[in-house]
Amino acid sequence: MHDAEPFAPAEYREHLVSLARDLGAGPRAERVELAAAVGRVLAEDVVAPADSPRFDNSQMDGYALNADAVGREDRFFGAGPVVPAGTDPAKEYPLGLDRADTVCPIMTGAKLPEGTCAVVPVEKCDPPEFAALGAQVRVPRPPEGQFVRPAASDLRRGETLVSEGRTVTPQTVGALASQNVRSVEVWARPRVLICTGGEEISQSEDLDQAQLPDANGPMLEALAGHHGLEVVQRIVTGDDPHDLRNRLDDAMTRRRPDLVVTSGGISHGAFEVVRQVLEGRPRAWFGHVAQQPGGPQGCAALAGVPVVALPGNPVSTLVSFRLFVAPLVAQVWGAAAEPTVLAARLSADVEGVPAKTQFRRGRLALGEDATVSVEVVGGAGSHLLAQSVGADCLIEVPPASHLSGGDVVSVHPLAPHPHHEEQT
Ligand SMILES: Nc1nc2c(c(=O)[nH]1)N[C@H]1C(S)=C(S)[C@@H](COP(=O)(O)OP(=O)(O)OC[C@H]3O[C@@H](n4cnc5c(N)ncnc54)[C@H](O)[C@@H]3O)O[C@H]1N2
Ligand code: MOO
Repeated sequence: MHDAEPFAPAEYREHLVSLARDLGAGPRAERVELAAAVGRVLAEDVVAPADSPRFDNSQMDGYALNADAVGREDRFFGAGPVVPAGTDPAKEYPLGLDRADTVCPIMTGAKLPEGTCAVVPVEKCDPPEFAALGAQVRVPRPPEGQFVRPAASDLRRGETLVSEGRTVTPQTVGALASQNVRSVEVWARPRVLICTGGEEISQSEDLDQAQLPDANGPMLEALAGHHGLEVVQRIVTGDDPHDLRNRLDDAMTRRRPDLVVTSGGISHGAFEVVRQVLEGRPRAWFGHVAQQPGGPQGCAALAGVPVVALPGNPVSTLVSFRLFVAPLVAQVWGAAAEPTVLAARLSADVEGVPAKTQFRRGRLALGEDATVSVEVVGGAGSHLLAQSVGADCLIEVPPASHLSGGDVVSVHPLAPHPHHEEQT
């Protein structure tokens, strides 16, 4: 197909998902050590093998009392043997707390003796530090259950600790480690081959007059890492289709990628190397998506693997990776969370363009009234990559719209975990 009716952005997203699925692409689980699991998406529900906490324990350094001691009028007690954290209280208290006139000095986190009804912090007692074995101590009356952390009050054995599809966060790692879980099944990262270039792109530090360094290759590698892909190789091509064809065929055989992402060489120039190599391949499509930037797009199958051919202007590459490749990775391979779309209020007026959805670079802020606002960052042009550096989202501006400050727009956060640095 050649320059057919343009796709709407959402339609093209679906088209790429269908292409990949038709070619047999899909999720694959792999087991990784817990330390390597952060940021990965779980391929299994992890069920708690034990109660959390594993046993009733003390929330304070203090004295444990049984129910009779809690209710007793006389608030003077003898101090029993100490229970440090990590020791079994049954050693010193084989019958549990069986006396109304004795309290058990216990440390934070220590397993409580059987029969504990409450804990009183040591500094509330007299003397306000731990008394020696057998010494007298005055312990005020606590409410029942005070400072007792019951077994399973966080999570019960057999309950789901974390579900398939959730991204492993640092606190997930901590919770899994606390359950002695050492490894987890996650969705494998699809292996991606990245191809950028054009004759004007040089890898040399010494550039000729009309040459440029490769911005898109390193940027795509960074985007890939951010959105759940594993980069297996990068190719920087010139304008010779024969050479690119050979290099792609070689990389497909040797590196066996699950996905190919290219940038540049797809529009109407005389040297559209990517388009020349891919046109005529199965499922090849080159045309337009009704958006700016990122209008020209292409896709195809190469050695049974989906190829997403992004436009070469650097901001077009950035925008189309975020809008098309990131959701593809999430939906087809499950290897990253589906990128979110948020609603935010524009901080100033924005004009759209006719017949195309425009994606402006933007920056989110949380106002004092708790509304999320977004301001446009940099110009609209697709070569303005340096002006995009301060952006953390894309602002969706509908075709032919005249938006005013305060209007609600859809925004597409750029990073999966947006962070907001202090503005200088
Ligand atoms: N006659 C037409 N010309 C163009 C059209 C059109 O519809 N008709 N569309 C324009 C739009 S919009 C875009 S976007 C680009 C897409 O073209 P390509 O994908 O073929 O990209 P290139 O021509 O290869 O490069 C475009 C631009 O980006 C620079 N570039 C490319 N690769 C890199 C890289 N790795 N690092 C840094 N910069 C890169 C390149 O030098 C060009 O300036 O087509 C328009 N033209
Ligand atoms: O679509 Mo192009 O990406 O406007 O520059």
